[in-house]
Amino acid sequence: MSDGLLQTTDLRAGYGEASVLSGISLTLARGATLALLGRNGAGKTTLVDTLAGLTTHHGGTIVLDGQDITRLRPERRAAAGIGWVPQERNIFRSLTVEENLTAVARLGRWTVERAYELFPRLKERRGNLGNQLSGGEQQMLAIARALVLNPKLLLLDEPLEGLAPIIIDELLLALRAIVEGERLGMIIIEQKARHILPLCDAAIILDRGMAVYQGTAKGLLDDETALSRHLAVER
Ligand SMILES: Nc1ncnc2c1ncn2[C@@H]1O[C@H](COP(=O)(O)OP(=O)(O)OP(=O)(O)O)[C@@H](O)[C@H]1O
Repeated sequence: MSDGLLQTTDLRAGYGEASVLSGISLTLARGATLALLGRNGAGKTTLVDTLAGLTTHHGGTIVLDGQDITRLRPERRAAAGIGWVPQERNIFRSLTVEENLTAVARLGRWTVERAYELFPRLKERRGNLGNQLSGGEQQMLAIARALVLNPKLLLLDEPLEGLAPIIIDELLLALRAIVEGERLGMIIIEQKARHILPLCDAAIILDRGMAVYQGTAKGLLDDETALSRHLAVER
């Protein structure tokens, strides 16, 4: 087996009969991070949700770590190693931080203690309920929950959205630590390309459900033309 962690081939998907993704082929190496970029409505969330098994499959394949997961239901994909942090941060608001983590933790490298090392704020708030946390803390908890499930591939849908700049810096540092320390794969949806590209190895830009740019993150960061042609004002 090569070092490939994720491979999609001509992946087509949508909602019922409505087609959104029209043929996405991408490869993500083990330990690599992919920035998933594109304007509003380009299909970014649909792609990540399709990897998590939440859309209607229209064609093509998804292979994770050598296993064809195309036809698996979402819970089976989670068991196969897909970790998913949706935009709405799915934490249990009526449970404490600690309960949120222990309720889902699975044996592996990422323990609750290790998640606390990554996010010391969560340790300080371990007895607080989910609904008593700030937006940034909720995002940290959502990421920590996904990590203690010990996924092979972590999918993050706009993790920085709506957060104060100081929290964004804290989260970016934590994400960088995950990327550098683990052989985990990560796909991060982000509107602000310049925030996320320095963290990433590869980048893909979607437009109307198609990949209009695929290459290295560094290459895109240096490519003013591609950035301004395909992405919205804030970069
Ligand atoms: N539940 C749904 N049912 C039908 N169509 C949907 C649904 N969710 C999204 N779409 C459509 O799919 C297309 C892609 O949307 P998607 O949310 O994937 O884009 P996006 O790139 O994530 O945008 P944003 O940055 O605004 O979140 C849009 O045309 C959208 O209207």
